[in-house]
Amino acid sequence: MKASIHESRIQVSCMQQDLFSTPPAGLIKMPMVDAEVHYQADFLDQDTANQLYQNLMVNLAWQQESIQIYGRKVAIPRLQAWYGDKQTTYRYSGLEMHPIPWTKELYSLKQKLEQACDSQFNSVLANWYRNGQDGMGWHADNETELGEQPVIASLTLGYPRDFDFKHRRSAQKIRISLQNGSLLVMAGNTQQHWLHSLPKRSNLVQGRINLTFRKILF
Ligand SMILES: O=C(O)CCC(=O)C(=O)O
Ligand SMILES: [Fe+2]
Repeated sequence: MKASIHESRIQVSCMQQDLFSTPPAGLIKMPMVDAEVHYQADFLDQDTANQLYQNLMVNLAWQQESIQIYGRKVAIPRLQAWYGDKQTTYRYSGLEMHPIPWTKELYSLKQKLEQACDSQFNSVLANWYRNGQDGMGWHADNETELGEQPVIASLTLGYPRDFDFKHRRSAQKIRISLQNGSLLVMAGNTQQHWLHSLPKRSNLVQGRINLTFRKILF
């Protein structure tokens, strides 16, 4: 009996602290096991989000990357651009992305998000899903250069899209419809226990831009 009380104490003291000791007003913690995910539908007002969407669509250096799948080069179904501090090279699926220096808009968003998330970011991956044919398959943002418990702040601009989580062990699924101007924050052990994806939507003609602010460790 004593031993088990002792054990549970140890467990509690080893449990990971939440990102926020007092969660900022507006951010709602999702009821997910083994994860720390917060969401705010109206982080940016609609006008600001619409203007940013138009601005970034025209002004970011969008590229369609290809990745190797079973030795074949396949174009990924979305456009991407990687911005950030000088040394923040990012590698995934055989791709190596070198950052473009911050634009004024992206830098001021980074500062706003650092304040909202009580975290530091040194880079942002921008994804442009031109329509429902574009999407992103199941993955976790668990590259070693992000560290064990990365804080990832993800902004949505443009037409809402479903965003799915799947628990690695139980296969439990959770869907969030990410709204124009919304903020999704993934922290703690989320990447260790859950995968996420942006499913394609066959008849959707509207576009969405997603900005995922990250901290690359060296
Ligand atoms: O578009 C999204 O919301 C997801 C993007 C994402 O998962 C990623 O860039 O790693
Ligand atoms: Fe991701």
